[in-house]
Amino acid sequence: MPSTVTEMAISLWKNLLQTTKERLLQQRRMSLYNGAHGYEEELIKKKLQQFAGGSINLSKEDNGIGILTLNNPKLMNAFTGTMMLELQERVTELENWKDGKGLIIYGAGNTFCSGSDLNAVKAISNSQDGMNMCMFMQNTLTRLMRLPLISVALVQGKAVGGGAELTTACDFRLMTPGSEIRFVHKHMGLVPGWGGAARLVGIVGSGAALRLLSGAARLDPESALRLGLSEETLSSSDETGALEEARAWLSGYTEGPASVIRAVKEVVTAGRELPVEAALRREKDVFGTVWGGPANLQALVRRPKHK
Ligand SMILES: CCCC(=O)SCCNC(=O)CCNC(=O)[C@H](O)C(C)(C)COP(=O)(O)OP(=O)(O)OC[C@H]1O[C@@H](n2cnc3c(N)ncnc32)[C@H](O)[C@@H]1OP(=O)(O)O
Repeated sequence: MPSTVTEMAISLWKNLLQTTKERLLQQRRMSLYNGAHGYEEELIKKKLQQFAGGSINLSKEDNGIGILTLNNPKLMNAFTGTMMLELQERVTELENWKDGKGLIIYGAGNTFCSGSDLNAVKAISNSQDGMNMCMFMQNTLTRLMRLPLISVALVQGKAVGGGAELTTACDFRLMTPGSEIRFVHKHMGLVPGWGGAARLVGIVGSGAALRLLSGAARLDPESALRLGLSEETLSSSDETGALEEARAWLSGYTEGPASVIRAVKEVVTAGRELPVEAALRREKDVFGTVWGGPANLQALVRRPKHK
């Protein structure tokens, strides 16, 4: 029956096109910049491709927690060009992971991340490349922040420059003893460009953000805790122990059905990012996805008491 086979192939092809179109539309919606802002994505991707090294690895665990590893330990996990490209790919993968509930980001070799690879930075130190790299990273980190996953930056060793900025794209930060977060940009003649300043103000307030950026202050776990930048100081310093503690901490918030946990993150994102009326409308829409849903109906049958 060739015509049936042909029809099936056409229908599959149409579905694939539709899915790809929807995914691209979703990515555009979640991103900040496009061509209208002078952003030249293909150009910067070609440039970044030239600065290779390291990798960004993702493993998705059965408990709904993803583990994203920054892996370039010989440069203190500095972001090479290809790592920036891989980060974008991993974020796309996470956007498509419908069973996901949480995410832990950490660095290989007991240190978090030392920002941009300074070799790449030197080579793209002209204005056009700088602006495009800035918009590329802001797009990626904004999509990361908007994932319907509760995210944690597990800071071991040092989170410096762009590494410090990356921690602010997570919902929470956990620090290990002896670790530090430091916005060193001023000493590089820069300000944050990956969205770190705007997010830092949202986390610690404008006064503290101004002090941290203008003083390029070294934040140890105790100071970060006091400022509300870190949630908790873990007891382990080694990778395995710290990851285990971070998993346990996060699972306190990701316990339960994915549909509900993801909905929680979505209403909070709306509350943080949207004007109040738009946030309320978004909350209403998200509420509609859980009201009368399986978790809600099961709870009604169980009639739990919340004592
Ligand atoms: C919009 C975002 C822009 C930015 O990210 S601006 C900020 C860029 N980052 C930096 O300036 C950090 C520079 N690095 C440092 O200050 C120190 O290396 C750091 C991170 C405090 C670690 O210090 P230590 O623990 O003493 O380790 P170390 O200095 O011996 O480093 C080990 C090897 O890693 C290298 N490295 C560290 N950070 C790097 C980077 N960002 N780009 C390129 N290479 C980097 C470092 O040069 C050293 O290599 P080598 O052993 O000298 O060959």
